[in-house]
Amino acid sequence: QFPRQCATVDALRSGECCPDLSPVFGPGTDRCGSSSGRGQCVPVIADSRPHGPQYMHDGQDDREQWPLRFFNRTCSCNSNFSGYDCGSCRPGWNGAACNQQIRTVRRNLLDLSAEERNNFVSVLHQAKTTIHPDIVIATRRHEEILGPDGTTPQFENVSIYNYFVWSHYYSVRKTFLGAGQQSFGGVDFSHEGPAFLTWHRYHLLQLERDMQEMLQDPSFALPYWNFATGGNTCDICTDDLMGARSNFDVSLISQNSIFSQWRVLCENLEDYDTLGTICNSSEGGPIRRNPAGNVARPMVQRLPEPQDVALCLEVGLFDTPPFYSNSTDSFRNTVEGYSDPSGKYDPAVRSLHNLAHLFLNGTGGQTHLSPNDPIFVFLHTFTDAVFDEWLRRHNPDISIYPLENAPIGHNRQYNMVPFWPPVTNNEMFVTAPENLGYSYDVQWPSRALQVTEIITIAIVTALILVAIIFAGATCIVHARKNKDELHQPLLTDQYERYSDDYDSIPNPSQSVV
Ligand SMILES: O=C(O)c1cc2cc(O)c(O)cc2[nH]1
Repeated sequence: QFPRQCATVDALRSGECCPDLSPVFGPGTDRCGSSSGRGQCVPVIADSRPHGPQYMHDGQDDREQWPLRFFNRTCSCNSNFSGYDCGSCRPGWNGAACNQQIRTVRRNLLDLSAEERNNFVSVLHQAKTTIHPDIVIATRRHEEILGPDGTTPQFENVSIYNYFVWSHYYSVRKTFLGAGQQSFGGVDFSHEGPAFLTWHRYHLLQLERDMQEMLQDPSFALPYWNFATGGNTCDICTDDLMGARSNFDVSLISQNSIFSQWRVLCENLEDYDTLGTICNSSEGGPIRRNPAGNVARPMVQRLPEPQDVALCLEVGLFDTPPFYSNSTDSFRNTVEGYSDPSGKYDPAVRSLHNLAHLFLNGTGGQTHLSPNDPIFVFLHTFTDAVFDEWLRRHNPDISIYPLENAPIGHNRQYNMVPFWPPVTNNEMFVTAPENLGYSYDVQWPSRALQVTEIITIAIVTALILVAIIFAGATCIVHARKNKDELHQPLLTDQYERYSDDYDSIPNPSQSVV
């Protein structure tokens, strides 16, 4: 959420978060790396266009007009420099001067070799256990952020992976309306609206970047899970990847997997909603996962079909009014999984991304907890791959993304909550290889024909065959007729010739004088 340097009474009171990149000449001398031309401290821009009608508690949530409740000045970085102090590079750029272009490749988890799988699992575990070097999380709402005495900022350290978990929780948490009042749950800054795809894209980029820095390896890339197998098993739930099922409890992970030791963040929903507190970095119970095991909902016992991906890629409009979870003919609502795969909204449907979450049936199926299960990362890289393929195929203009009246958090120019420095949805609505420095190594299924299309093709083929047969028959009749007509003059000629000849034969009955 915020850089450690800004979690101070002074920074919070001044509203300015512009850390020194290298304070060699004393504090405040190199804010945003200004001495080396990397950036400068500027006012935060938070778009104020109206959001949709789903949220009616304006003024009561710290996430409105993000991040103005906390800070109104931030670093703005020049050229390819980036980050909270302009000390890093924009995605896709590398090197001391951020002038070397790089392109990483996100691969199918199942294509990793045994050694790559092993490495990857240990790197994830390293992220789960390494304190984030730069970022701390708020554990109280802004109203209480300076603590009971007004001088104790309520922030905590968090591990790199747990920051990923916490950011998702913070974006979906209910709005606290006061002690004794029901918190408002009809708000979600990262789901059920156009920002679903842009928000989750940035969320993954940030984790990938944090892991690259942890490893000092700019080529590190997150793999993906192609969940559209149509099966009823989780093919990545093996001990060399995300962990097999425990033999002792169907909803736990096998002890042969390191993930059986992971503990979950943000479990105490009851406290957050009734006391108005915020999830902190304390961990609770183990990850629960029981793929295909939801006996009460047979619909979520199978994963999406490959055809579902092919179909959703054909939905032409990015999003449609009301830009919510009941939008129809919307690519976003289809890949998110509230519409059937061809785009038609149906309140009973759960498809694609939503279906993959619900199939996991446990920690990974609850929005406030889901990133605690590492499968979340790979489920979302695949969803992002579908988004990128859609952008490549349809090449949409940015004007297709709503500027206003989308649910709160989802307008095009809104800053995504709770990221810092501020980043808008707009900035993630671009093709990844050209603009963000990564691509996917993936084969897309081609679409099978639908019944109506098969019937149309059969009718057209039958008509063509009838036409060919008719034309053939007509030709034969004509040919016969022509043949007959050709024979006729020959006979006449001959007849005439013979008649001439006959005429020339002297008639014996005529007397020759
Ligand atoms: O019920 C759903 O459709 C559903 C559950 C769930 C969990 C999750 O973490 C998501 O990100 C989305 C989601 N949808």
